[in-house]
Amino acid sequence: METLATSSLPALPSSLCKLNAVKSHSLSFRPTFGHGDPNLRFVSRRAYVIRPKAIASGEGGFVLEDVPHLTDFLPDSPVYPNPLQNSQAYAIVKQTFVSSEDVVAQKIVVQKNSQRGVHFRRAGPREEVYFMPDDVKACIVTCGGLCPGINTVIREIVCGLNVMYGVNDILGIQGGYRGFYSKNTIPLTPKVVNDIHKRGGTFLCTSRGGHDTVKIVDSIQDRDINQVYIIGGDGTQKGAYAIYEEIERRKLPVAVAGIPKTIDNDIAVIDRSFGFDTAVEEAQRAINAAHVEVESVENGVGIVKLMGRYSGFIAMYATLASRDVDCCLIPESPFYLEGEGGLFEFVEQRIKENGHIVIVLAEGAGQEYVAQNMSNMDQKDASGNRLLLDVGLWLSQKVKDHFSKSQKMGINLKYIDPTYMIRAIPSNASDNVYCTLLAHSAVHGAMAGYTGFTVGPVNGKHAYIPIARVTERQNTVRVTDRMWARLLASTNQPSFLRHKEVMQPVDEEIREVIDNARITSI
Ligand SMILES: Nc1ncnc2c1ncn2[C@@H]1O[C@H](COP(=O)(O)OP(=O)(O)O)[C@@H](O)[C@H]1O
Ligand SMILES: O=P(O)(O)OC[C@H]1O[C@](O)(COP(=O)(O)O)[C@@H](O)[C@@H]1O
Ligand SMILES: [Mg+2]
Repeated sequence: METLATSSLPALPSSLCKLNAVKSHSLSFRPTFGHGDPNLRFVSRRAYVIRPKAIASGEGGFVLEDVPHLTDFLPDSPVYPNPLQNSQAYAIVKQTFVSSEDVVAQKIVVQKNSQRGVHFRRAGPREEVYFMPDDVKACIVTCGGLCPGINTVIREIVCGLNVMYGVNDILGIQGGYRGFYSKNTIPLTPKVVNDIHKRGGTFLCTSRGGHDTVKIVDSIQDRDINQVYIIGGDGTQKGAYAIYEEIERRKLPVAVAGIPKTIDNDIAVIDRSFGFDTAVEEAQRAINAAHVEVESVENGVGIVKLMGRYSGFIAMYATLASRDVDCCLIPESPFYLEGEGGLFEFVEQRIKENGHIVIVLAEGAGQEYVAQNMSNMDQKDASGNRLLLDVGLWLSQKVKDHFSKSQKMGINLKYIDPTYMIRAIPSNASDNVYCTLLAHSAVHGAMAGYTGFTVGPVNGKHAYIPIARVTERQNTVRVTDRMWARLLASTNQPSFLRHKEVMQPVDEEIREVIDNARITSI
């Protein structure tokens, strides 16, 4: 196969922005730090946890937050025509390849005079690739907690590489990051992975901790791996960035692609994480069970605990979907138990009105309260994540104690903890389709020579996002947004904002709202 002459690549339309091609592979927006087109201006972002990537701005406040490319540190990398142009499946597509000028806007609600704001490269197949299919040796690893759909992503990376690009050499790294240096690999073929999307969990197994950048990159180098697909949450993506940096330092022709995974939906920038839809659907079964139980007894109190370490998305969406929930408690919205406007008062009132109450609780809610009664607040898991105290058991006990002490009414309390059941199931149809798109986007990106990137939908369009952007903060429910207001309107629960006992909330913004609420109530 012949290499493409870079001069044959299309010119940048000046209408879009004034950034010119400055690299040998001619990607039109690609900037070089410190030199290049005088119209190029670099914007330094506020403190990243990890090194900031290329950011370039153009006309009308246009900002491109670009992802690294192999040619950034290997400028003479050979380039080849994309084999997809001969693919039967893609033959019918009007525009098989994504143009290097295609970008995805982060902000889509705009006003007439709005600045254009931040954009990311649109994901998808490129006209040129930086790997010959026969030369590709890919590997896949899964890290962190489980989530419905991991197996679908694994399957679709393998099938995408094989069917679309003719790649045959794909390895599965077993047991998370530590598997790079402590376990044997397993060869992955379309046949091996054919049925795995029907199973929950991860076919490759997973782990927390064990990220040793040097050992991992040594293993990548020793095995001649040149494409690394890393499926995992925020911790995993930080690890992926460290691997990319070490690879760049050693100047290895290796592309690193991150596929964001978390059941908590706490990954920033992307619309939602895969498996979340499935989790919300499965949570309905637990909520239904709680509702059936409490409806069938006198003064029934149902408490359902759902996952959500720092963000209450599963609890919020499961509550909104169900309509059987009377109260939803999440880490982002502080609550209190005793006194006027407190949870106990609300429980009593709902039981009097309806004969029962169902409370949905995210595992990270009210941790400060639980900590007052328990001593192991500072324990961490192998990845350094704080181990949570069981707020479900704590709340159940508190509610029981309150009603037995006050002797106002006898209650029948049922506590349901379906947390692991919800994340251990296979993904539903919509998540399966989503996982397929993520996997294919990752494959196209790596084949096109992009590296150190995460894939994901931004306003419905899949994009290549700098890893730093998805790890700089966690996505949390904004109690100042309309979605939380919709939930409050649906459950008619107290907002718990006007009380001196509310403990320090996680978010500064929420603190402000509470302070304002107190001032206006005085
Ligand atoms: N800051 C970090 N730098 C490098 N690796 C990390 C970092 N944080 C977590 N990891 C690694 O990423 C993997 C998964 O992290 P974890 O927090 O358990 O799950 P998740 O990726 O789902 O958030 C673990 O192997 C952990 O060692
Ligand atoms: O018991 P484990 O496997 O450590 O997982 C518990 C945690 O994993 C999660 O499901 C999500 O974790 P990650 O996204 O970090 O993988 C949390 O909701 C939960 O607190
Ligand atoms: Mg995490």
